[in-house]
Amino acid sequence: METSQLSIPSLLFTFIFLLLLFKILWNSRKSRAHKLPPGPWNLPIVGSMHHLAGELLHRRLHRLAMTFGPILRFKLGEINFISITSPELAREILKTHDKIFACRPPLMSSTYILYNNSSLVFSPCGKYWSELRKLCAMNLFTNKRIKGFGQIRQEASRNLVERIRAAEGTLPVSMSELFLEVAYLTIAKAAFGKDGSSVHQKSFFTACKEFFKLAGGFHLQEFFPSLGFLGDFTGLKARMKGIHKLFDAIMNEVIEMHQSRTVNEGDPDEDLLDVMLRLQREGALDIPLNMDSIKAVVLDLFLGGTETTAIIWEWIMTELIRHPDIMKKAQLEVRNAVNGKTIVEESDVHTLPYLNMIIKESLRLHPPGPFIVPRYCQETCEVAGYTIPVGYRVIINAWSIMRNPKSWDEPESFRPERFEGNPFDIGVTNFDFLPFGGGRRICPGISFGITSLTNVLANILYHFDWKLPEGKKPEELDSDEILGLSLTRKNELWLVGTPYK
Ligand code: HEM
Repeated sequence: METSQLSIPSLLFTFIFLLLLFKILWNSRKSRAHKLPPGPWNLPIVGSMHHLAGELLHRRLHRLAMTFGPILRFKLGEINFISITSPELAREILKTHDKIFACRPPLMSSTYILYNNSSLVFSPCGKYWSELRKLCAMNLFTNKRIKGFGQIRQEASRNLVERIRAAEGTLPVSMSELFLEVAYLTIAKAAFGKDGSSVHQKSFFTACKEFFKLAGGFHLQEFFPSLGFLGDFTGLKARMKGIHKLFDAIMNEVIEMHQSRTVNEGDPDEDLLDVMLRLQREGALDIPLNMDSIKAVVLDLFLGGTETTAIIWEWIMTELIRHPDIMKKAQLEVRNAVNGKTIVEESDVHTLPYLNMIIKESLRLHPPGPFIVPRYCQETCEVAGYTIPVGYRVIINAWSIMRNPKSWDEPESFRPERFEGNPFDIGVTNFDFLPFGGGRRICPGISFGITSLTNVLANILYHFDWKLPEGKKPEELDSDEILGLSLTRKNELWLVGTPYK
């Protein structure tokens, strides 16, 4: 009778518990030797999880910083984290010690979906990563190429305008859904070309959405890497491998299509996949660019450029609805620039300073990546008089930094005019304004993203007057957030667009 009470699962549980307890005691013995940053107290096994529950992580860490200061330490399961919430310390991490903190921590999604950490976003820094950065800077995101994608942006905007027009100025449309589709199609056409982007378009788009969900979700197994079997038990690993398989099969088809046609360097229909396949043939990089690397970089484009852009459009429209005077001013600027034409051309939207300020202010208040992308400490080092041991993950809370009252007047207000005179230039490393991160891992897609953002916004502001669905007042529009891979609106944004003129 007694032996039946000690079942195999309870023995296994006791064994795991003791194993983790031993590891915790061992690690805490070691950590006493360093002056570690302050932080909330930890429970065995779960670490600081109880301090972080009940509020979105960027907000909770922002508040904890008021107690512990701008550098604080916390623990989730087996993983140690450092949170940074001041521009001065962001400079230390992203500039002074840039090399030490330029690595990304290994994540399950990156291992199982992104070709065993072969993507640019998640590859550890080193020769492989720096060659991929070169590939971006010199081949994929040159000014000439981004300008060359003007046709794709125009088509995407035109399509969007038609979809909104179809609602005849009366029916509400889900801007959240439309924006995600536009962002996806822009990347798909730039990456795969017109024909390639239509191969299994729906499945690829669905897989991307599933990927955003999986990569951004809070998965307990990520915090207990020594218990790798958890991923098998919960089915998470299988889901990730399933998406990888789907992506891989579709990309194989698209690659085959590309290999069976001849496109020369500089041809107007040369897409980003063509460029990479050409560089592979020419052996132009200092690393062998194998097919897995190419596919992983293609996924980088979707991962880095789809959800981020769509979210910012959503937040911009949210803020403009809540601030009708700012909306009017932006529409006046666009309508003057377009000057009665039936379509908005890229050349019309180059100089829209007020719209540019609106984009910056929205990126400040609603950065799609509130923590930029986590970094990994490669070598024990000193920051602000504290030791950051090797292996700690560093998250820079850009959301909190861009609300720092020392840098920003009335930080919670939406005031595009604060950017008048351009004191915070996008892309220039400025540690008060970090929507695109900083240092050597700063976002390589800034120009691509900003040109898409501007084109679509100019079009929808030009062609429509905007309001909330019947009976809802601007001040009733919520700004509730949800934190996944990016910081999105919790509720879909439904708007009514009445055609202008
Ligand atoms: C509004 C749009 C965008 C925002 C707010 C944004 C933001 C960011 C941030 C915060 C990072 C992390 C930087 C760091 O660790 O310091 C990043 C990295 C990256 N972004 Fe973007 N991004 C945007 C658009 C794009 C686009 C359009 C692409 C490509 C088509 C792209 C591709 C990437 C890639 C490949 C990385 C990884 C760079 C590396 O690890 O070396 N992003 N982005």
